[in-house]
Amino acid sequence: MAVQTETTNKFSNYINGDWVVSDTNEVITRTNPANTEDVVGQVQKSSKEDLDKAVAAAKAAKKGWKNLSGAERGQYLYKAADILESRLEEVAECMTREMGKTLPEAKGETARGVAILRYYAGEGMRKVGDVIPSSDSEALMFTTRAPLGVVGVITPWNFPVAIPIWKTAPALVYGNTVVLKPATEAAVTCAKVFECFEEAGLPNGVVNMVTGPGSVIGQGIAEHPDINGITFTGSNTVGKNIGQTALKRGAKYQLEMGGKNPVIVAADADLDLAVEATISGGLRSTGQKCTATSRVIVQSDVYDEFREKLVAKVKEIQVGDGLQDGVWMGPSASESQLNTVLSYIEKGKEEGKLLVGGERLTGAEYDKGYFVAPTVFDEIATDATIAQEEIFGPVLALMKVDDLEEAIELANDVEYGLSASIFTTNIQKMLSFINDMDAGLVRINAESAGVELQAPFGGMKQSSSHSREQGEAAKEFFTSIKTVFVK
Ligand SMILES: NC(=O)C1=CN([C@@H]2O[C@H](COP(=O)(O)OP(=O)(O)OC[C@H]3O[C@@H](n4cnc5c(N)ncnc54)[C@H](O)[C@@H]3O)[C@@H](O)[C@H]2O)C=CC1
Ligand SMILES: O=C(O)CCC(=O)C(=O)O
Repeated sequence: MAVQTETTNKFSNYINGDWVVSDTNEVITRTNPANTEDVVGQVQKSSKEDLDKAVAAAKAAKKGWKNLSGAERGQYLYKAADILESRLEEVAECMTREMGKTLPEAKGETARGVAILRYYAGEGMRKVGDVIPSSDSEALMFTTRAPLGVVGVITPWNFPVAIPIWKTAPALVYGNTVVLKPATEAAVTCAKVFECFEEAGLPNGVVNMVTGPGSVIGQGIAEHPDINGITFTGSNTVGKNIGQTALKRGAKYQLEMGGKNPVIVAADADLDLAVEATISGGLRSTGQKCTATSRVIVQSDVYDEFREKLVAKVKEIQVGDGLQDGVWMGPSASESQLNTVLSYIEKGKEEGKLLVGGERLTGAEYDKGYFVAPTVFDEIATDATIAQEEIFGPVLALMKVDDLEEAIELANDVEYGLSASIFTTNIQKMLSFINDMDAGLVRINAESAGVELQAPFGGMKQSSSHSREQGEAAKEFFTSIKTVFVK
């Protein structure tokens, strides 16, 4: 295993089975968003030439990897899962230090990474096609699946282990080779995941990781003629640009982007449950999930009571360094993310009434980090900026409605359609919500976040490229169907 990480905390690119420094000889220093004096590590500030080497390695490894059986490919994923599991504490702690989510959340996410690896390892032994009756009685017709070839994976910083794995594991098990570019804000943690792939003994070139600026390495992946498919999670602006670039050169692409997810609280809801789920869905991970709740649409009959309960609970939230016991919410992941959140909070103060929070936290515990108070706004109209744009921070906007019809209308009144939840005990309301809500993930009496690895995940409207990832749905992106006719 690479000793580089333990001794120097300097992480190289992983190319063709080797840890190699960039031709640029430049590194990016990663610091802890809870305490910027804590250096987490350094990663390579790579160039297009580094990317070219990784793509060449992935291309050369393509044939040998594809020719293994699915079960053989799956064995490597089982090994990687066992190795990651044995390093769970260390990887989780690194994640907390690198992007701020609390240690229990980081451990949960790392365990989820292990489970995803095992799920896709098993996928290597499942069916890949169907027999379809031919109109010719002497012929056999069936479908099988072919890998795309080299897949470019571009990942964000909010799930540093789970997202790289939920894209890489299916890519590999269905026979593709991979070049991954992690978000710089999560690159040290991602390098540790790649150490697990290395130790699992994947053949050289099958998985590669190149760190560096999105405008160079990410854009380079989108443009590269030898990359056959691109899977991306991140912002809408970058995602759409990747989609257009890929389309121009005929590459397959898959984009998972923003959300502006509502929770509806009906008059008959269990209010304590709804409060708990609104807080968990909206504020865990400091609101930095594409599935985070950000609009809270409450029926007028229970509006005051719900608001009172919500504000009381939000005031109890303990914010701090996610490594410390008892801390429930960590910092924003980066200075730029903090500034974005603070600017939306200022906007919210113009657009509605601030109920709680609304500021950057200061004081000995907070001054070296990017801490913002969990924030709730009241009296927010549906056309307000903070009701329309993705904030990616711990900010909730309350909106009052008279009935369910109006609630669903408001819930749908955004350009996104990723996830949505409702709290109600009335079956008819549940069914209306399921039918009428334009979202890829609809959840009843459960928070808007929380994706299960074995189920399809993706959004409607502007939230995705209308594809789905995870579960069996991943097969649709990472393979092409081949129809075979034999006579
Ligand atoms: N859907 C989600 O889960 C995520 C949504 N976001 C949203 O995006 C906002 C900004 O966050 P960022 O980190 O700046 O997201 P981003 O979209 O810039 O970054 C996501 C990934 O794309 C890469 N990238 C950046 N520029 C690129 C380019 N020109 N070509 C190809 N790849 C490129 C980044 O290096 C990173 O690996 C957040 O405030 C949030 O609203 C961010 C991260 C995840
Ligand atoms: O809610 C989750 O567990 C997943 C969220 C997600 O995919 C994201 O924020 O990018």
